[in-house]
Amino acid sequence: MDNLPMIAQPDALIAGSGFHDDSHPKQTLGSDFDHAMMRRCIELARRALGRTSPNPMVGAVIVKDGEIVGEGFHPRAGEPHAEVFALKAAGENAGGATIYVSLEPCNHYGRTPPCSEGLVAAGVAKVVVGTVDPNPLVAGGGIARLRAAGIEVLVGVEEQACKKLNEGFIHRILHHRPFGILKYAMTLDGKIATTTGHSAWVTNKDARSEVHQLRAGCDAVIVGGNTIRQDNPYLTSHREGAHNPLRVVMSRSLDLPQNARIWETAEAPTLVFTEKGANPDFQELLRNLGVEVVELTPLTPDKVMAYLYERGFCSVLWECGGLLAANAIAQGAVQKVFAFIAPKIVGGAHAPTPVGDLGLTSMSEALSLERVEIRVVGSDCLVEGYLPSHQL
Ligand SMILES: Nc1nc(O)c(N)c(N[C@@H]2O[C@H](COP(=O)(O)O)[C@@H](O)[C@H]2O)n1
Ligand SMILES: [Zn+2]
Repeated sequence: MDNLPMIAQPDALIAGSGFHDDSHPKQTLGSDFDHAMMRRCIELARRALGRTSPNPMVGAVIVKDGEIVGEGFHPRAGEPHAEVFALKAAGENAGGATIYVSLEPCNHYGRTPPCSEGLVAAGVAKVVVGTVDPNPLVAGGGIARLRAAGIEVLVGVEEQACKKLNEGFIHRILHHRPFGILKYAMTLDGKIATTTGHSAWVTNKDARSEVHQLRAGCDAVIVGGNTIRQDNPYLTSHREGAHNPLRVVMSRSLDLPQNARIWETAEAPTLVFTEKGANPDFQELLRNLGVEVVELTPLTPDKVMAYLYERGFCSVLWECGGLLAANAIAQGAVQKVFAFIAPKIVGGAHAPTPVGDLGLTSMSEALSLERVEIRVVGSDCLVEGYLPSHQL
């Protein structure tokens, strides 16, 4: 757990950083080469996908006379930052070079010393930054320190892509909760299962592979008891060498099958949230299997998100049924939606739908997703977008 003070808005500190500032059209910053190098930083950063929380994913590239002389990425919290690895790889070549880094260099002593000082000491001539670090311990201070040392600093190259890379980290810092993603797969007539609850499979294998990738990038995946009873899922990322999220089950009654796949914890850990005093025998059985059991009363999505924030989590994937999804949305625990739509029709007035009652009566109250992207995945369609209250 980290204890970070409330954030001051970085755009108030860094004029022209573009952070949360949509009031004027942004100019394209930097050359094509600068953009290519920043995209390389993002590629490097993603090598640590799912493994850096509570820290961000960061990549760095050092260029001298048009050639890459050093690269690095941040592997996990407690280990050196991306800039340190890149400086080490560049050695003497760092003097007079340009360093590209997807997040503003830090300027504080945390688990590691300030990268700003390391860059000054190495004698770099220019620093190209993807986006400002919203962490109040940094928040423009790294950039100011570099400029004060006479280093040229360019801020905002591939800014949107750099922010998207760390939308979990940014949300965590700004809102003191993990970033919530609701993922569901439904038929063309809006059902997530048949009337009997059968749901394997709504989508094609390409879409399922996309979900596995999504899990690999999240710190936790949350389901309710019904999903365990009906689908008996693994909830792993099913990829050799990839990160597996913590598998979280929310169950008030703890009326769950003893032989569910999720209690097998050799591949990935499992945490069950329940209410005080629920089914003590089953709690003991789970603990004996190596499953963590935590009592939270009343058991709500927000309490779970607050708990996971304290554990240092940046991003959480809701893969639950409609009732829990509606509660999570109502309590502000969802910022982004991944909806897979399969060209199938199952019918059934009582077949389950992805989101339960939100208490809306007029279409004008509908939650209209923003920054929507639509893709074809195999034979299915993926709609990705942000709930209206979310800003990047
Ligand atoms: N620019 C940059 N590069 C990295 O590789 C990073 N991990 C960060 N992280 C920032 O520093 C904070 C963590 O510091 P410690 O690892 O504890 O020393 C993190 O909250 C980010 O603000 N930045
Ligand atoms: Zn640093």
